[in-house]
Amino acid sequence: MGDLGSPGTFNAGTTAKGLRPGLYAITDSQLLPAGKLMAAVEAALRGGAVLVQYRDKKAPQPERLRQARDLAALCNSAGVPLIINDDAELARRCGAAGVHLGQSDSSLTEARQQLGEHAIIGATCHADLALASSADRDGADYLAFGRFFSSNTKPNAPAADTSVLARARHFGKPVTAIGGITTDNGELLIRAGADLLAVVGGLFDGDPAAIETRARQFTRLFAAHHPLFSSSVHQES
Ligand SMILES: Cc1ncc(COP(=O)(O)OP(=O)(O)O)c(N)n1
Ligand SMILES: Cc1nc(C(=O)O)sc1CCOP(=O)(O)O
Ligand SMILES: [Mg+2]
Repeated sequence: MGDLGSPGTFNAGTTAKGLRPGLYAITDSQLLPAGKLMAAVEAALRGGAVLVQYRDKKAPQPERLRQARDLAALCNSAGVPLIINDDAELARRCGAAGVHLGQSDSSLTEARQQLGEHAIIGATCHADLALASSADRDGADYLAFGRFFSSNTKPNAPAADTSVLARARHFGKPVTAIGGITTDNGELLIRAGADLLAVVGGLFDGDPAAIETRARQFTRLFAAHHPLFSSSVHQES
């Protein structure tokens, strides 16, 4: 593994805004219809997810608000930040910890004004360090790179090479990997420099009874391969 202690490493466990290395669980309304959402996220949290994103492009606004509020309460009681995809106003209204913004979403500076200095704002950077540099300057709290593998969730996301992860470390902000990540290929990304593995299908697709186990497997990958990982989650099972 590269020297993750060199410039740029965020001080995991004690870093500002509660960001820690580990599994970043992202919901999907196709895989997790309304009635299944809370139980699925509870299972991911039991398995050690350190960050949760509510991502729903389909539900009408009142339902999105209801679900986001429920998730905010759940994540709050678990001590895990909830991030809302795309929508800073929804993040504000539901009491989430922050928002994730892509290149076609509203600006980071606008979101910062809406949510305040304590909010966690994440930015999609694809495989482009110039985008990362600009997001860094605009105050992003973590930088997301991908897609690393083929993805059923977002098949047309631009492809990324793992080398971008090590190069992104000099920003000194949590480096997030996304796109087709599974318990089988996650180790490669952690070793390449990822602090967070953002996962939809590799966590929530398939048997709902296995979500906690899959989350725990991701958590174990961090315990084994990320130098700054620390966890209060029990590792048995
Ligand atoms: C952690 C994380 N990384 C990247 C994305 C993708 O954001 P975006 O490019 O805006 O695409 P959509 O998710 O909105 O389809 C993300 N959501 N989370
Ligand atoms: C939402 C998203 N953004 C991507 C990017 O590359 O920016 S890839 C992606 C899909 C992530 O879902 P899965 O884990 O099922 O592949
Ligand atoms: Mg978006």
